[in-house]
Amino acid sequence: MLAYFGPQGTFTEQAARGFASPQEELVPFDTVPAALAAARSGATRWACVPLENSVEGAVPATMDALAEGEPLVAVAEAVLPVRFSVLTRPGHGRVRTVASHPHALAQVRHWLAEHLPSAEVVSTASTAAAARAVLNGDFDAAVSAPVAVRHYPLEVLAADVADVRDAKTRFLAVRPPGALPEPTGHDRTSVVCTAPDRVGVLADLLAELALRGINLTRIESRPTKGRLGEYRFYIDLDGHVSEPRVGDALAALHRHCPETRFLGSYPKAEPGGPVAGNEEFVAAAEWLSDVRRGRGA
Ligand SMILES: O=C(O)C(=O)C[C@]1(C(=O)O)C=C[C@@H](O)C=C1
Repeated sequence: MLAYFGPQGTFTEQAARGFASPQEELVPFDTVPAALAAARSGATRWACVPLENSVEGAVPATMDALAEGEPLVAVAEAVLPVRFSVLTRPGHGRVRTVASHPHALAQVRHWLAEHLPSAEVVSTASTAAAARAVLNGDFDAAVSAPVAVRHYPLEVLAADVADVRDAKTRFLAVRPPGALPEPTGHDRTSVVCTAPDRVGVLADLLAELALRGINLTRIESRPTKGRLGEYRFYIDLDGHVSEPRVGDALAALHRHCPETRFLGSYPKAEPGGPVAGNEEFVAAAEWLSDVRRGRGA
């Protein structure tokens, strides 16, 4: 069973279908923490959640829930193009209220200003929750994933709606720690480091990656919520933890930030970017091992 951020008809459900085998059951949860809790408790084998959008940035609920509680490790990622349908009840009158997930609303701000300028804009827990609420008569229109009309008998007022044409959202499939996915040569590794309050700690973390030739693909900070001024750094980098250079770098990050959590090494959904050669790191590790065993110099 695969838990996902639902209800039925979210973009996350689409991503989940890509992860699951055809016979696997998909189980919707109304919030990201609830979907992750199902995977943590073993109620489902894994969970699919949204992580970041190319227009609106990180999904804070996912970032916080991955950094706290029992550890979960990503085993796969998916990147989906994001364009919306605006859905209404058949035979609707004037659209006075329009609802959706805050990330979706942020991606159609200009469209709404142009086409529904007097409608009140309301946030809901997800794009599909908005569609469900429109069906129940709570709001007049929902900004939803195009697949939502398969689940809710609504009318498409406008299709292919997006202020930014090539917007994309990245999703993760996570499960409790276990055997890691095999390296593919096009992998990403994610960690979250809680930074101790000292001069230069962030520079130290970045230097550990740079001096090993590791490509940083994302860094974001979120407050720990414990104390004002205390942050976690979420770091995505190219490579797999089984590679000597990446393993070395993660150990170094852990030395700087003892509160470092491994969030997974998994194949990249869109391979690209510089490919690091590992040969010299493998050769150096073998040489060192020989020296230590008295078999080389
Ligand atoms: O509400 C949904 O349909 C989701 O899957 C969540 C989500 C998000 O959190 O960014 C996913 C993709 C879109 O960017 C809008 C909403």
